[in-house]
Amino acid sequence: MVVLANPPVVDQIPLLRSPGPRDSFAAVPVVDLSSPGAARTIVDACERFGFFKVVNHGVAADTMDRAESEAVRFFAQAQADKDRAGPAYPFGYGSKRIGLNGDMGWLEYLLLAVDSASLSDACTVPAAAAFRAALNEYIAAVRKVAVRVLEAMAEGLGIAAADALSAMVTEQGSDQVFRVNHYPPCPALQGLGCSATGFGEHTDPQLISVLRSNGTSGLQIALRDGAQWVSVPSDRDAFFVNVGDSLQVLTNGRFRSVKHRVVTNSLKSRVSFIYFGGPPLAQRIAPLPELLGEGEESLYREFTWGEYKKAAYKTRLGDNRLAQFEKK
Ligand SMILES: C=C1C[C@]23C[C@@]1(O)CC[C@H]2[C@@]12CC[C@H](O)[C@@](C)(C(=O)O1)[C@H]2[C@@H]3C(=O)O
Ligand SMILES: O=C(O)CCC(=O)C(=O)O
Ligand SMILES: [Fe+2]
Repeated sequence: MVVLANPPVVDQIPLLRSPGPRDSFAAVPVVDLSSPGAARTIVDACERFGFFKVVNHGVAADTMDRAESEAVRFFAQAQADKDRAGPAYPFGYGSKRIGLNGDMGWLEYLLLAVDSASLSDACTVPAAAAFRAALNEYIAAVRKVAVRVLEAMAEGLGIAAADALSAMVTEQGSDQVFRVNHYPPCPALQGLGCSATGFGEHTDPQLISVLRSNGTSGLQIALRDGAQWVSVPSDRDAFFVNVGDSLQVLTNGRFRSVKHRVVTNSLKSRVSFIYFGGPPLAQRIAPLPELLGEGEESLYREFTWGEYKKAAYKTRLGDNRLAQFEKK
């Protein structure tokens, strides 16, 4: 058997089978956020897939376009200039290395801290005023979408307090992160039947993640049994919402955090923005009492978001981070 080595440009980056037309997830649940039925559709999608698409969200196309074009301008800079905005940890510019434990992907990114509804002042990257202003406008808007979605989840779950979930990401000290990912095209793999891994498979640790990308495809999700990967058709006018590990625990497993990954395109670059809604470090992450049936016990040992985050940063991207908190 002949084993082919990775082409040198993608050395160290895991390769994936290129998605074919049959892998497309045409049935992605679509939530019309302006419709009275949104809460029910969201709960159904979270139970079935931990993933859905949001339309009629009210965010102006201009807000998204401005942030996107500023991001494109940032990533078009010379490598030395971008490197000056690094390192990525705790916050800043990073390239190819994801996290601190050896994961690699065909991307570059900005990892940014959010305080209340805008970039944290302590996060001095990006420095350009126009980029910061565009990101702040976008972050304020996407955070409102996250809050509306979390309120709809509470309503759909029959929780009396409308803000039972949303307050966790809006209260003082909430741990919100914003990420701008840029996946350059990878022409070296064109026609080889494989693609470079842009962002390896993982679940997001927070409550929810709200994603928007330019029109380049690449996002894939694992269907509930984890056996099948499907490509999510891109839609630059919509947001895509992932259930995160913390929301899985808050609902005692009723909602499942969705495993997802990004596969690079051989010809087009992908730019994505992801808002990660996390609670304050001291927030206890345990099933909401109203969601526990009579005699039903939590499937998880108790922990705070701070404890979970600390443990998560010791794991590799593809690890099952919740496993160590499951009751045996
Ligand atoms: C390998 C890792 C990268 C990550 C921290 C971790 O150790 C495990 C979780 C990863 C993740 C996935 C969702 C978000 O992109 C992220 C910012 C997060 O909160 O958890 C990343 C972390 C990262 O890139 O630092
Ligand atoms: O860039 C994307 O489209 C998704 C990336 C992702 O899943 C993440 O940053 O956690
Ligand atoms: Fe993710």
